[in-house]
Amino acid sequence: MLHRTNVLSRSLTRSFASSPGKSPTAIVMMNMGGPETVAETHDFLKNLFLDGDLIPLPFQRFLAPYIARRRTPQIEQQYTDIGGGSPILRYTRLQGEGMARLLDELHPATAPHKAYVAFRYVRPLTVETAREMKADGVKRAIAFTQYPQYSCSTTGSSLNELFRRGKAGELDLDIEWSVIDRWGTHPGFIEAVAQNIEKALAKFPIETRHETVVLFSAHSLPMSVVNRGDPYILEVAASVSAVMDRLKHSNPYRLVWQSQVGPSAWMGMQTGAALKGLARLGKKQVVIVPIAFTSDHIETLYEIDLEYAKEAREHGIEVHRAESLNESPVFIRALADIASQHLRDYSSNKRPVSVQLGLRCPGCTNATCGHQKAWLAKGGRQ
Ligand SMILES: C=CC1=C(C)c2cc3[nH]c(cc4nc(cc5[nH]c(cc1n2)c(C)c5CCC(=O)O)C(CCC(=O)O)=C4C)c(C)c3C=C
Ligand SMILES: [Fe+2]
Ligand SMILES: [Fe+2]
Repeated sequence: MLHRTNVLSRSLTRSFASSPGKSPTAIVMMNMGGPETVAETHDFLKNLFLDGDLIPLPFQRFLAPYIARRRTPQIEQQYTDIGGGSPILRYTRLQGEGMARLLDELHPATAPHKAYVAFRYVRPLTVETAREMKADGVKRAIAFTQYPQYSCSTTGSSLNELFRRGKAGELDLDIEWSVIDRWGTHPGFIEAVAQNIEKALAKFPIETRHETVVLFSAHSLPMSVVNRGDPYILEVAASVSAVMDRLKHSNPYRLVWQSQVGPSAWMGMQTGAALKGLARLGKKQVVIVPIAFTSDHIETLYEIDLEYAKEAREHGIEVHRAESLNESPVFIRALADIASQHLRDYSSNKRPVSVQLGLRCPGCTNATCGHQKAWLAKGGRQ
């Protein structure tokens, strides 16, 4: 894997060097990030609980460090159990570099392209990425969310952070920004997920394969977020529907929700309870499919692989998980295709944001969301 990453990095450097003097078109891969090492878990959690766009807390500056400290040992143990940290930075770099290399071929007019990573809760943070872009002389940038489906608590939080950094004068004023804010039904993404499901289904005997339940599992949302009109639930359901169309509805399926945190009400049915329910109904074979995140993380490697799968086996169910997209070449090509389509559209209509991004959640009371949308609609200019 290291070898493949190096090959991609070398070819990226080559294409960058072959256009001396031309500043790169930046493709900024936005995501939450995760602790690369167990020791970074506390800082990750502290930044996460400090994010008022994700978890609005009373006295946030004081309460967030307290909650983070209390939660750290449990989450550290989970990162230890999955091999000592989150692989998200490694996969995001690999995906970004592969995407940029393909983009140079698909859209030569804006070459060279360079992928940057901007994480919300761990390094490289948005402000560090902005410095790197400045040093490279970037004049044109795409904020490319790596969450396929839009939620104000994920992509919205990353865009609010970009806006705050812009307003604080920490982004280069000369940069012309545009946004790819969601792509949960892009055919390349759907194809990549479908292929991984087919590989997991193939692990079951051919005679009973068609009885296997395909259980899509996505990170849940607090009902307070759902009820203010957040589009995530609908968009995840649209991804599931598109994947099942691509699979020609070969198997029965359900969409369920995982990783609730804290005592408030969250979107259900919960993945763990669904597996128990399927066992009760006499189901013997399940494929679990992570559908709302593009690389492995504690929810796949710990919650699904170590907790849910073990429990399901105890209930007499054989479970296989569809692989996360990680290094999938089909997925990397999809990222390049989404970005090149965006560049083509932008060169003809100069519209920096999608029509859908312009609409705030009907119940949104976070003023930053409104300012962010107005700022992005002007390409990140004053
Ligand atoms: C599309 C994915 C995600 C949505 C939507 C989402 C919403 C959301 N999350 C929290 C609270 C926490 N999430 C935590 C970890 C975490 N969240 C996601 C993805 C989504 N979150 C991932 C991939 C991860 C794990 C990162 C990794 O490296 O594995 C955590 C920290 C872990 C823990 O303490 O359990 C919290 C807390 C809220 C409140 C929320 C919606 C408002
Ligand atoms: Fe989360
Ligand atoms: Fe909002």
